Amino acid sequence: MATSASPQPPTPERFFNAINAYEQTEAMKAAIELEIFTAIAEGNTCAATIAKRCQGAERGVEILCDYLTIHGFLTKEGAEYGLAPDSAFFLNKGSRAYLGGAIEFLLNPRIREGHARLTEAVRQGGSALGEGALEPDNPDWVRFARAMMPLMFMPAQVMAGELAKGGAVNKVLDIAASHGLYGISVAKQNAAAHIYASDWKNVLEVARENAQAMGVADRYHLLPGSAFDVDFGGDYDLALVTNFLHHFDLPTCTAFMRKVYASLRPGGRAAIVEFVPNADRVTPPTAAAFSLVMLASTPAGNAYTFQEIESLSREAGFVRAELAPPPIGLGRLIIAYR
Ligand SMILES: Nc1ncnc2c1ncn2[C@@H]1O[C@H](CSCC[C@H]([NH3+])C(=O)O)[C@@H](O)[C@H]1O
Repeated sequence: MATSASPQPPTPERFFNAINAYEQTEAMKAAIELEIFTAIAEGNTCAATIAKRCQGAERGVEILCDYLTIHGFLTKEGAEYGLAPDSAFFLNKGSRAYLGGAIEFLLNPRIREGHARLTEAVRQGGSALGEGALEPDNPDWVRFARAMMPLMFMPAQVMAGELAKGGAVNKVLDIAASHGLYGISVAKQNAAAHIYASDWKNVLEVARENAQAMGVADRYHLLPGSAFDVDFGGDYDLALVTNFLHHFDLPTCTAFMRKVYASLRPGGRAAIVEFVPNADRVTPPTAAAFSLVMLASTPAGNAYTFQEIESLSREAGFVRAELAPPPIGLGRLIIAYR
């Protein structure tokens, strides 16, 4: 039987929602800064008690909490607010998975400026900020390393678990190590493994602190400077290339993966973690929409499909590449074999 969806009358609602989307940004930022979610987790459930705990005005807190309820972050029964499950897990400061600090990176002025100048970026096909995120020793990456770290614990562990299925590793290169968690998770899985971390010098300070705090400092080595220029050395069993390739165009990624290939021992593996859209480039939404972030903040970066990553890996010399089944946070793991 033919099914024809009854035509919906045109509505300006989607347009208004898009134009006003910054209101959600600001409401979330305010709620995190005021610790609204934490206050509710602690048992303050009506506007008056939340306001007292958060040092806000009752009127302001009530309007903000209603708005957060409209958008699914809170629940409301009568005058009592509660936390939606995601909010309880990620937005309560008392939770081990607290992510609120990520706004220090995600909403930093430079990133916002890149998006505020999107019309220019679209006209010229790259960030209106010139080199943008790719400026050497860019302090925003230190902010990323500190602010985004809580978001990376789980994905790093899932990745390390998946890679462990391919056997033990002794010498590991962690490219764009940042907070260091990906390499450190592999070090935790492999008691003999030495990790060589590449990133800008200022950023590696954060990785070094974390390696120390997590008990692997004696097996942790730093390779400061641009990953394109620095001598990685060789004979690695495993190279981690996590959330790095999307900053560059495909020819640059291919040339870079040639360098990674050369650093591996025969039989070694490269573990590429990326936002991976489907071939249609519009699904799944979060991975596919990441392309816009790269348009706003880099000269030529993009989110690459599995086919693109597989093909550039082969061009770089790898014999094959496979997409590992489990999601790695919001991204995917592609293992390329030398
Ligand atoms: N040319 C470069 N050489 C080395 N590191 C770089 C370069 N350009 C950007 N980066 C680093 O690349 C990282 C991108 S963010 C990804 C960090 C981490 N691998 C993760 O998945 O969470 C930042 O730490 C930047 O400092």
